[in-house]
Amino acid sequence: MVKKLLKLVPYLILALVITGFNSFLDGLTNIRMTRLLDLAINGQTRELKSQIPGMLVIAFALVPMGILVGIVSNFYKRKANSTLKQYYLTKVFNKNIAEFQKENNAKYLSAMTNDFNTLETNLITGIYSVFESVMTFIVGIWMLSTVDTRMIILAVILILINLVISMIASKPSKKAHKERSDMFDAYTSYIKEILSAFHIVKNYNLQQKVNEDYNKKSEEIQQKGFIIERMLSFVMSLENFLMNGAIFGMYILIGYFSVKGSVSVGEVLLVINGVQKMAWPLFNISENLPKIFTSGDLIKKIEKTLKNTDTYVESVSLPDFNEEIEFKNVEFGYDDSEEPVLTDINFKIKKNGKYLVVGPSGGGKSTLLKLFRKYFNPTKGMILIDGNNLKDVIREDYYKLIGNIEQQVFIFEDTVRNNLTLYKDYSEEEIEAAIEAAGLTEFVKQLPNGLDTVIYDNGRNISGGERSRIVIARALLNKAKILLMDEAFASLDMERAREIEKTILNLKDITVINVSHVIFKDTKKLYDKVFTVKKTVY
Ligand SMILES: Nc1ncnc2c1ncn2[C@@H]1O[C@H](COP(=O)(O)OP(=O)(O)OP(=O)(O)O)[C@@H](O)[C@H]1O
Repeated sequence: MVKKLLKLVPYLILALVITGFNSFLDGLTNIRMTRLLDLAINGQTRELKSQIPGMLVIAFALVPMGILVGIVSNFYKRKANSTLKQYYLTKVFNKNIAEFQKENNAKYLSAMTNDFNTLETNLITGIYSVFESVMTFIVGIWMLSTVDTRMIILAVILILINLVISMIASKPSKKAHKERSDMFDAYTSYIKEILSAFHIVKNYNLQQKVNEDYNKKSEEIQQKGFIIERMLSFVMSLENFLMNGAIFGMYILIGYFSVKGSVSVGEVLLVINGVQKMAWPLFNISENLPKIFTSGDLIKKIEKTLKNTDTYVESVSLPDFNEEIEFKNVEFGYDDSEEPVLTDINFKIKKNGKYLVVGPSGGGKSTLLKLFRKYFNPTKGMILIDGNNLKDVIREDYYKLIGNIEQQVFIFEDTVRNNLTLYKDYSEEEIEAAIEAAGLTEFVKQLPNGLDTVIYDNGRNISGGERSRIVIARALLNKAKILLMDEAFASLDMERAREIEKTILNLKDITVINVSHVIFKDTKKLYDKVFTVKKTVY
């Protein structure tokens, strides 16, 4: 992430160069204006008249410059935000399926919303704001130095006070920010849970309980936010006090010079203006520096969620499936289960064979499919595909060969066509054939715009059976070599399930492994073998 941030430096520099030039023009206008004032007080009218056009040119130039500053600074912020978000999403999809499934994905949601919002305000905008303030501060010093160079010493003292306080403030607020981010993870996860259990909450009248839990969690976060704000306001007040003292000192000094007659009225005004120009950036810097310092920890936390703990290097490429898959003395247990879920598994499946997998609930059928899908590797033994250890086979190669029809159906908010093709190119004939095989012909016919009808919100406007058939057609169209089905017919009526099963079993160039509770006598005999899974496979 830090590398990505470094790539944004040119955009930041561009924004700062323009911002800096704008600050310079602003300072110049101030200096010139006070000179004009002195000329007016001293009655030097001719000189005054000759200076006014130049002054107006600079003052007018400030208008387009101000607009330009807005454009380039926003361009930098937009670029930075989108670069970081894109990087994050790419990294999330580089995670192993097994590891992703093990985790609560609310933490990714929380990172993409809460943590990125914090980074946007604290780091991306914070860095720009600090540099912008530094430049305005320098312009302030410049304005003061045109009056008396001794003023610079006071300015340096102001900077030092500011930096020290920022450093001290960043430590406790770092810890509080990290705690608040962790709380946001839990909070997002909770919200996701209660929203997905919406109908259960309504049916069982659990609103009261949900309200109480929600209030508790939300109060905890508010409290942490309050602690952070309290900490910062304490630091700000202290800083305010010290800074006001230093500014007051500067005013006394310039007042003294004025009484002595060594500075003019215009110069007194210039110093007051300059001091004000210096004061705002200093407050801004001290507000933003601790936030920038705390962002490092947040980045580390975000990066940690993106790391795959399994760093096993897959080295075997597998362009095709030619012969067989063999389970050899395979044993598998989930991380947190003491006993293996599957043990002593030895069987083979042949290319283009059709296999039905049955067994009692909890016997391990879905787990067996997860091993086929390479979501997990066996704890012991090995799975060989055409003689290669599946563990060594490059995941992307293998995934090109398999098609999945799972219980959980995902439909994109897009047209039926795109949901079938998944944005790949197929001929109309191929699409028609898949639609026919999946029993979708009638469904597509009655759609208002045929294949170009949009399906909304994970298939809200179509039935469960239609969603399943779309996924079946998707897998057929993808021309997978090995089709892995997990209760694919559960949401279909018997007649349609039987029809689609027959169609799939009659396909010649595909190996089918079908885990199903729905077993029809007539289709059962179309399988080459029926495996029963009950801790082992027989
Ligand atoms: N992610 C997991 N972590 C830990 N244990 C799991 C996990 N998934 C499944 N199990 C356990 O593994 C065993 C086998 O589960 P699996 O889902 O493979 O069975 P199944 O035969 O597909 O069951 P069903 O027919 O009810 O879907 C069960 O005891 C289950 O509790």
